[in-house]
Amino acid sequence: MQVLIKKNPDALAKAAAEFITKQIKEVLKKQDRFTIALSGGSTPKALHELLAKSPFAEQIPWLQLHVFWGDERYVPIDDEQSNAGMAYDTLLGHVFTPEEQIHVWRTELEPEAAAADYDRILHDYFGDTGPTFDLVLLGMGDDGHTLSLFPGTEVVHEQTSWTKAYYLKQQTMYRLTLTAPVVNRASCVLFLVAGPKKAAPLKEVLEGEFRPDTYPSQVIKPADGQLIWMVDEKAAASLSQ
Ligand SMILES: O=C(O)[C@H](O)[C@@H](O)[C@H](O)[C@H](O)COP(=O)(O)O
Repeated sequence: MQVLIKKNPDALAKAAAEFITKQIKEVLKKQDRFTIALSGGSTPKALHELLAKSPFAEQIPWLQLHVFWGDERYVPIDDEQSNAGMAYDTLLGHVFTPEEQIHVWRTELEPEAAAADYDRILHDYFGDTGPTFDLVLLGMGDDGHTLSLFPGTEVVHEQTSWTKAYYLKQQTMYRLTLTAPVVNRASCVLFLVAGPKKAAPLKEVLEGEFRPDTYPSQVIKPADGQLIWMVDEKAAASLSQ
């Protein structure tokens, strides 16, 4: 695992854009498609906006990208809380990735059916042995959640299903999510974490005891892939290194 500390959220977004661009180019030397899972939240917005413009936009072979989402809120895509909606507004609406290579969670279905639909999409795309994303982008909430794996929820421990839908009481909303075993098969997982509210949970996640019911982000540990935490100085403030 690597922890990379950047001065502020702008520097974090720039470093992430540089890393992702390089990773895409490297991987595409060996294969003809690059699979990425995006996240939601506020931190990736600045990253998306950078990727959509010069000097990054012209370096990325958008036609070879296959886009997925690690999790989704159960709202229509035009709702301001939609992770896919945010990604279209800030990135996908501005680049040339073909629509059929962009795999959104279908929130027009019932929650369970939307999770089953995404499971089918993953089986069709990756085959039955399981998804192997080239890159999974993740964020961490102030409460230590990642994906839609929230503290105290059973889905944190899910080992069998690739996708789950469940009602998250504290947000009075259904959430749709990939499970940890799927993400842990990725070649690279990049967490982007910024701001002072992340300092305490980040310390616990990275340096505390293993308590996934309290800090679900701890269950993300790629088996063979790279794990990188890119964090800004405010989020890193309590780390001991
Ligand atoms: O849909 C979501 O809520 C996310 O995918 C989630 O896991 C997010 O990454 C964190 O909540 C961090 O969000 P911020 O970047 O806004 O802190």
